[in-house]
Amino acid sequence: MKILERVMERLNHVEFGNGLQMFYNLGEMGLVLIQPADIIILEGILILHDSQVRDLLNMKIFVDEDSDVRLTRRIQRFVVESGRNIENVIDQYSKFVKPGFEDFVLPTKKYADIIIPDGGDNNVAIDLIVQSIRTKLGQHDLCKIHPNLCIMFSTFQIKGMHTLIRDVNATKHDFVFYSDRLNRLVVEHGLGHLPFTEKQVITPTGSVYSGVVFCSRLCGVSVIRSGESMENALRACCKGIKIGKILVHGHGTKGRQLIYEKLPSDIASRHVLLLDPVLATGNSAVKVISLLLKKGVPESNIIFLNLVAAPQGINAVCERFPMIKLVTSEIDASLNENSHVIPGLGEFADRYFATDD
Ligand SMILES: O=P(O)(O)OC[C@H]1O[C@H](OP(=O)(O)OP(=O)(O)O)[C@H](O)[C@@H]1O
Repeated sequence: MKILERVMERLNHVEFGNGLQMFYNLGEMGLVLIQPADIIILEGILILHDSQVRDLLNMKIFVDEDSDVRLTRRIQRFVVESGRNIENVIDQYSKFVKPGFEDFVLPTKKYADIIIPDGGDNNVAIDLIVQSIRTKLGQHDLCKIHPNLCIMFSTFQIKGMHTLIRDVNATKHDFVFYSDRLNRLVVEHGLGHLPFTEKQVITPTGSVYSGVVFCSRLCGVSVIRSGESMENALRACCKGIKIGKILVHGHGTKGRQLIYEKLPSDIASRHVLLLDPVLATGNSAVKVISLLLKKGVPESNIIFLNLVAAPQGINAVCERFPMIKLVTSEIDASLNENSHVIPGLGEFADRYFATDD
């Protein structure tokens, strides 16, 4: 199990695009070369036993099989194919294999995301798993490891708007206009992650329409200053929404410090749409989300809305807060030596509020 943990840890810290090759001494199997791969399948009867290994798995599957089938398979393997004595095989099964299964393997079933009855013959379950893996493979690399990260589907309109706001020669008017358009799309997308309840209404034709009702206990929180640029988009989508504000500031050894906060007094009972168009190192976001949690907001009630995110910030936020939802419009390549997003769009607030002259 220790070897497995070490393999998993190293695989988990592979830098994107670099891949990883390593040799491990796995007992009788000798040295095994593990090549970089999008999907790594770990298989074994005790694979879900250790919590540290479980935490590293993106999908946990328990393949269930009837106890009669398990016994029949042993008889087939050891008696029919290997010519061992049947009494001996049944004795070993009832004294060691069955109790071992019940004591150590069966209790790990509760950790599985998916339980497949009927083992390898269950084609419906296998198709669903294959479909889910195909979907993951089509996603951005970061989405494969952070289920709480959501990237807006890109269109040429969205790409065009990003091109305009990222252009150093964009006019102030264009920067504000296209940032507003993108903000509105991100807000609409983020609202789609809120819970809803079903509702039927009667249409003017006298027919029944089966629909949903929006979640109403909402509020926004903008991170001063850039986040304030997203407030209009939020107000345009959510009539009369309360919007709190948080200011964090500072760099260096002390990191980001909380300077100011004004939040709705009942924020703990609301879903929070956190507004900040730029996610760089993630230091500000971590500080702000920690404050919201301290105020009693459940992590799963926070949706972080963002225009441009660096992988470093995404990793910092998604790993620390696996229950929040991070919705972004584009993921950029990296950070430069000044911790600015690259290619990025410069100082967002200065460009949006025209304070960069
Ligand atoms: O992920 P981080 O490394 O913490 O950086 C991201 C923060 O930086 C930007 O704000 P900035 O501090 O420039 O303030 P401003 O909005 O007033 O310009 C941005 O709006 C985030 O709040």
